[in-house]
Amino acid sequence: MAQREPVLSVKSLCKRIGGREIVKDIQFDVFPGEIFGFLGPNGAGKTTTIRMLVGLIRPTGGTVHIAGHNLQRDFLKAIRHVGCIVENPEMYAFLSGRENLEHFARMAGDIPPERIDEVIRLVELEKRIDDKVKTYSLGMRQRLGIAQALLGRPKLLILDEPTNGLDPAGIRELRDFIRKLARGEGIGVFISSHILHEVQLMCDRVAIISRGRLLKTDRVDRLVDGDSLVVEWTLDPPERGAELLNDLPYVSNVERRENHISSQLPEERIGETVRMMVDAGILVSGIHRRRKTLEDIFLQMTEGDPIA
Ligand SMILES: Nc1ncnc2c1ncn2[C@@H]1O[C@H](COP(=O)(O)OP(=O)(O)OP(=O)(O)O)[C@@H](O)[C@H]1O
Repeated sequence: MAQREPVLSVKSLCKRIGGREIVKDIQFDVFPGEIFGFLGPNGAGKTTTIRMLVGLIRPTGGTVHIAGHNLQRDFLKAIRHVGCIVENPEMYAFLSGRENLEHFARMAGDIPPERIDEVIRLVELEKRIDDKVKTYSLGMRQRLGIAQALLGRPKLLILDEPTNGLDPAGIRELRDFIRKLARGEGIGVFISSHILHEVQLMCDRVAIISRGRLLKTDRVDRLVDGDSLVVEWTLDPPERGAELLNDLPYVSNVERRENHISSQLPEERIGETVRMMVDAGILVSGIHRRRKTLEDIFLQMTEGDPIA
């Protein structure tokens, strides 16, 4: 994937508003066919970044290239490759899905009629497309919004919090569908979200931002499949157990929770750690081990900043 030309390339992006740096030196690339998650706690600068990506506000520094075109210099050439849903898609509830798409195609100007049928197929709304939008579920409205965004054959799809308000079944449907869209059509998908579990399941790579700065960009599988596991201990006395864990150089993120102590350590060192506890007279009455989740990594990096 990395050899291909990025469909979105962001370099040293900055935004200063009223003397305050809201976005500081952010960079990342999104490649065709990949789903890229943009994660950050409340007020991290996600919306400001997205607004710059779609040309709604001007950066105070840095560049945005879309499909090779400089967004600031060649706005129209760049923006024609973007489909986006930045807020909830506005649809006419009293019209059918098809009538809505026909309306948006007319407004866009150069959309051939057969493209409307294509996007309906892509978002799998064939069966309901002639029903009025007011009878659609929220998930179907989202898909219709995406169909609209796809009318102009974008190379890049930008979705701001796409799972907002959807129920678990709707979220799963949207996830499967976005994956198909990226894989099948080779579209690069940029998704901002605060639902970490969703991002972990949906995205190939993520950028984590906090206070306007990029903390990390990496593949989701690489982030969550590191050597360490999260181990939750039930120990007696818990204070001494936590102290012992804190003293071990290979153990990190030791935290007292209500009735257990959470920590991260390499799988192969769990056995010797248990032995040390026992030797130190600490009763080990429970060990629960699990893989790290994106949420563990995110909270670690953003030091518990509130999630948006
Ligand atoms: N026009 C503006 N003038 C002053 N401050 C602004 C402006 N726009 C955004 N900010 C500030 O910049 C910071 C980042 O805002 P932004 O909306 O980009 O964050 P976010 O990551 O999208 O958060 P959320 O998920 O809560 O929307 C916030 O502290 C916000 O108050």
